[in-house]
Formats: sequence, C-alpha cells, structure tokens
Amino acid sequence: MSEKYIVTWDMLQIHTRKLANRLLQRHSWNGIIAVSRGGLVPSALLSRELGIRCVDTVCISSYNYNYLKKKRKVIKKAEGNGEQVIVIDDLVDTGGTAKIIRNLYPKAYFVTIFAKPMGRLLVDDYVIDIPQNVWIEQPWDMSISYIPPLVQEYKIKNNILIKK
Ligand SMILES: O=P(O)(O)OC[C@H]1O[C@H](OP(=O)(O)OP(=O)(O)O)[C@H](O)[C@@H]1O
Ligand code: HPA
Ligand SMILES: [Mg+2]
Repeated sequence: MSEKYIVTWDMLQIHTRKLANRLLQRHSWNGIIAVSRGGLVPSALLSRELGIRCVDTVCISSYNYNYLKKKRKVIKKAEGNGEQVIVIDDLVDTGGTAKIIRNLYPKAYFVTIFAKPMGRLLVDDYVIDIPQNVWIEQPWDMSISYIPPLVQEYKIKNNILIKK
C-alpha cells in the first residue's frame, strides 16, 4: 500500500471519546470485549469514559498469506453471545476479523475506530472512514524520532543547489 494514514496517541483518544459519547447515549452496557491486540488500547479508553470495569478479551492470532488471505485463529475467547456487550477493535479492513467476531458474538454491538470500505458494513459503528488502499499506522507501532533539517540534504556546486 503506497499511502499511509498516521494515527497519533492524542488523535486516537479524541476519536475514541467521540465513539464513547455515542455509545453512552445508546444503551446500558454490561461489559466490553477487546479484540486483541488492536482493540486493547481503544478498550481501555472506552472503559474509562463509560465507567465500565468489566473488560474481557477475544484473542485472534493472524499471519499473512497475502493482504486478502490472512490465516486467523481464535486462541482465547470471552464467554457469552455478546448481549449488551460492546466488542471493540481498532479497525476493520477486509472484514475477515469482523466476520469471526460476528459469528462468535451474534448479539454484540461491534465497533471500531477506523473502517475501510470492504469491512465497514460489518460493524455497528465506527468513527473514521479510510480508503481501501491506505495503510493505517497505529501509534503503538511507531516512535517519534529526529529528522535532520532539509538543508542538510543539499550541497552547493558551481552556485547550484544539488541534492546529495
Ligand atoms: O478486517 P481485517 O482485514 O481482518 O483487518 C483488521 C484486523 O487486522 C488487525 O489485526 P491483526 O490481525 O493484524 O493483529 P493484531 O491486532 O494482533 O495486531 C486489526 O487490529 C484488526 O483486528
Ligand atoms: N493498519 C494496521 N493493521 C492492519 C491494517 C491497517 O491498515 N489492516 C489490517 N491490519
Ligand atoms: Mg487486530
């Protein structure tokens, strides 16, 4: 994927708060299930905003054949059918993970922060639309690092600015 959508910690919190606001208006919830690992940070933020201390996980391990054909395995599952429970993941992309969640928790309210077109009809709510060909870079996968000033990438030769 050529293009990237960079997510910072503060923007993730802002988006998750927006979702929490909508969830608060909707229902009284009995718990939250985070889809590990991507859903863990959003679930902690939702837990705080909604005052829900009962937070469990469903743990899905995945490895790539290619982008559209991921192998996925449920390695741990919270009990129940999801009634009055919010299931949260960070994003829905091809919808492969979302389909597993729908089967495991048919009564759950399944939400993500980001949604790409292939998967967005599989979630009950989400905050930000992302094009299918854009890779979402989450804050826990990045670090803030120094970059040198632009001018250091150039030198002057015969009075002409040349890229080093
Ligand atoms: O709609 P899909 O194509 O299924 O993609 C979405 C899933 O992919 C990512 O998880 P991943 O399986 O990479 O593992 P992780 O959450 O442990 O990082 C993301 O956190 C979603 O769970
Ligand atoms: N970003 C990070 N992880 C992902 C993505 C993405 O766009 N799609 C599936 N897993
Ligand atoms: Mg995930």
